[in-house]
Amino acid sequence: MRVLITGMTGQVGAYLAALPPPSGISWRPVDRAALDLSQPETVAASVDRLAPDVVVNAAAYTAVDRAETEPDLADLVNHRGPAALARFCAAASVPLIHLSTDYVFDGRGGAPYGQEDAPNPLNTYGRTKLAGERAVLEAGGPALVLRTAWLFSVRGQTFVRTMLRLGAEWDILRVVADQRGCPTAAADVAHALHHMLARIARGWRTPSGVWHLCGPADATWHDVAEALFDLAEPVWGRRPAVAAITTADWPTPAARPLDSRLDCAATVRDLGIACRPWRDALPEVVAAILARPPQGL
Ligand SMILES: NC(=O)C1=CN([C@@H]2O[C@H](COP(=O)(O)OP(=O)(O)OC[C@H]3O[C@@H](n4cnc5c(N)ncnc54)[C@H](OP(=O)(O)O)[C@@H]3O)[C@@H](O)[C@H]2O)C=CC1
Ligand SMILES: Cc1cn([C@H]2C[C@H](O)[C@@H](COP(=O)(O)OP(=O)(O)O[C@H]3O[C@@H](C)C(=O)[C@@H](O)[C@H]3O)O2)c(=O)[nH]c1=O
Ligand SMILES: [Mg+2]
Repeated sequence: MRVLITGMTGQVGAYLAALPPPSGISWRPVDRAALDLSQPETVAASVDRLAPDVVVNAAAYTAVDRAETEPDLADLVNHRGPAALARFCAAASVPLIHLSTDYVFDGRGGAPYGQEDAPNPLNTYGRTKLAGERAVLEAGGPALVLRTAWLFSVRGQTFVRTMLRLGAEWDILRVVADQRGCPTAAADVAHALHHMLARIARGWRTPSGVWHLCGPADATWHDVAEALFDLAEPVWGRRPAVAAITTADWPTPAARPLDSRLDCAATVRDLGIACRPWRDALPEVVAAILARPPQGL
């Protein structure tokens, strides 16, 4: 069984492609040169050439603030391209696992979001990801949308890496303490995908629909920064202070949900996959990042 993995240079895609494939499976990781989601009209021919039995779409336009000034490109990569991919997969009865985000919600629900709760994205990234989810499901094939959140790993332009870069330089950082979400190790998402793919290879029929998969513990960005510097202190021999600020104190081009916690109970129950609490997963990632030379950050 050939598994096409898009986004092979991204956090989730790279981690998945680096895992030994389950028995009976071979990986076909592709970069944007082999399959460019920003050119939807080329997608079917590109995928056809790769002849996959299953597709994992881990590629996306993930620059949340930049998306506000590049909405068309974000829409192509997160919506139109995945729509073309899903149409191809539906026509060929190829199962598609498509990743999405907590940023499809407005964060005003006051409780962790279930997969049936109504989305209402606040920014362009979230809107394009929601349009992508809907297009993937509307294509009508066997398709599973997996929403995750606040991913961190040794790769990527993520909050964790940004903080470690800034913390190495500054003695005090100001970080928002009123945005709450569920930080998630990209490695855990990759392991969950691996588990599902192994089941698909054994004949499991993927349950189509939307599922939530993130770490079970929530945090604010301020909590994450404090935890990062606790871990970095023994390596650096110093510890930057983290001032708690509000979202209003840190204006950004894209609005972000204040409380985008996801409820993963149905996913654990029905799919048998889960992620670790972020505090359990963070130390190995911080150690790996700090072991690299500074320019690697
Ligand atoms: N990062 C996060 O915190 C979160 C991410 N998600 C979702 O999880 C999924 C994986 O995210 P993550 O691993 O962080 O992604 P990354 O941002 O780490 O990587 C994105 C990947 O998409 C590729 N890509 C970008 N544009 C195109 C294109 N036009 N055609 C083909 N490939 C393209 C990139 O390639 P290149 O290297 O060439 O740019 C890269 O491989 C995405 O669906 C994302 O929306 C959900 C919640 C949180
Ligand atoms: C650098 C910095 C950021 N911030 C704030 C800005 C913002 O409100 C918050 C988070 O910043 P980031 O831009 O790093 O995180 P952001 O790009 O919003 O992360 C999101 O990425 C996408 C792809 C997702 O799908 C989401 O689940 C989520 O992980 O932290 C500070 O308060 N202080 C700082 O020094
Ligand atoms: Mg970002």
